[in-house]
Amino acid sequence: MDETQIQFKPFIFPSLIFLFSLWIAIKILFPKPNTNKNPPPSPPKLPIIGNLHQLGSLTHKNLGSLARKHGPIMLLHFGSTPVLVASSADAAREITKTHDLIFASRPLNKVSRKLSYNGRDVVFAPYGESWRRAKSILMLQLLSNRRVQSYRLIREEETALLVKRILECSGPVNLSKMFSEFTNNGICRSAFGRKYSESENGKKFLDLVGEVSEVIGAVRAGLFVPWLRWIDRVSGFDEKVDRIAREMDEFLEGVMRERFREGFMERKEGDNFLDILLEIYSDSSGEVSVDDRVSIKAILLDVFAAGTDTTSVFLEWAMTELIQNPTVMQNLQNEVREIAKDNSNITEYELERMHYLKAVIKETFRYHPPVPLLVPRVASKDVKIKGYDVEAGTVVMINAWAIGRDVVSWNEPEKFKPERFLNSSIDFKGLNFEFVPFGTGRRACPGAAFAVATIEFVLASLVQKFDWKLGDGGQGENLDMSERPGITVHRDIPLIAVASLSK
Ligand code: HEM
Repeated sequence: MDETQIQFKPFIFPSLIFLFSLWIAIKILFPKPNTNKNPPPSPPKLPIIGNLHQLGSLTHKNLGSLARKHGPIMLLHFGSTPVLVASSADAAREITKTHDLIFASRPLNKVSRKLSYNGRDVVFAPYGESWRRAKSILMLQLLSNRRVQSYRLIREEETALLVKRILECSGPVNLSKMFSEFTNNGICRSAFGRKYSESENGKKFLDLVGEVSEVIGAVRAGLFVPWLRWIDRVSGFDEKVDRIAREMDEFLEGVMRERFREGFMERKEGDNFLDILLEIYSDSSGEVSVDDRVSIKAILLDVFAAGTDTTSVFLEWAMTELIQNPTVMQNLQNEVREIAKDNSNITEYELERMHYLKAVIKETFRYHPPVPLLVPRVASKDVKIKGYDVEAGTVVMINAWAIGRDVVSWNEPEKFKPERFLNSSIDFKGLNFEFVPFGTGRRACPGAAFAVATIEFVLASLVQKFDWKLGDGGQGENLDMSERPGITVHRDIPLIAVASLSK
């Protein structure tokens, strides 16, 4: 997801001065009784904007620095919204295990509301019956282990196409761009049974998916300071969100109508998300009610918004680390080439035996969690966390990036060392709270197995077939490692590398 911006324009400052004076007057005239007996430690905040000025653009890093000063449980204020930030394995355990039910809902704002069909999806749905049904469809029907296996052909064909495109490049390869197209095409085929990237309409859809991520990730002053909401109207932001929601809906409706015309009941392919969903929601005559069509569209939108960027960001960082650490690359190539030889289609059985590959993947997830602050949750009632009082309505952020680099849990956390995961049972399945790239508890990611199956296959293929070096002839250790702000954290500049066929 792209730019995270707080859009302060010059003409806001007179209003801020007025609001500041008003705030002081209210504080003096109506002092609020301190009902919070033992609030978590808080960094000092400013009137009106609270701690917003301390977030910077790379929020996970700045929150990590604040946590080193104020502790693994901190209470911040984003404007008027209280936000609890958890930065240790212990704190994450208490929130997502001990009190999982209290933190089972997400905060909905006007953007997530519009782009989730008013919380009818899974990612933003409030905890309740509708979320439970949609999530169990995702877990049991669309993304179960059996289903993930059945998408193997798509993984193989799309990886073969990626390899072919790399072979066709005589010079440097823009891996960031290729990974983005690769994951979009893979998800498109799993979701709709076909690729839309070739048609005009399909290209527009892929742009829309990018725009969804961008507007959901945009941290704006109006999001947290109710008085500044007018900025979103004046700047055209609200209009942009309305357009994205409308165009996305038109595209998904169009795909569904196409499937009805083709007679989805008669088709026996049935292994794509849309056909499975139509089968679940249709009545005996093959009709799907307007209400159920909304549920289908909301789930499909989630799959694209949550599944594409996350996977391509991961691949970008994994290849970055491999190119930057030649010894790790060499170890991985030795393992893959020894097990798979020059077999052009690496088998599941071979992947199972590639322990160093699995360690490289885990280490990349620890070092570069694609969604460093997970997806926020909200406290549904007052609760004590590590002895501190947390009030109902407090938003909760779990800093997976800081947890993955916490010296309490990790030895030499600032080093990229896949070996730490060899002979270790630590996994990202939600039981090890020091390692939570997919979240934990009932709101954890249902797409982990789907994503990891793709990642293992494509990474193994890329290091089996090619030797890699930097595009500009530079050394790996000089590689620019800057991050681009957003809810998923990309490299700031694309990864450009040169591939040569392995001997
Ligand atoms: C490398 C790839 C991925 C990463 C790192 C990732 C990460 C995450 C994270 C951190 C969350 C929030 C968890 C929490 O709040 O505790 C999440 C939720 C979610 N993810 Fe993923 N994800 C990935 C791939 C996918 C894929 C491929 C899909 C679907 C095809 C998917 C669908 C979802 C959904 C639907 C949710 C919301 C779950 C809920 O709120 O109950 N994700 N993901």
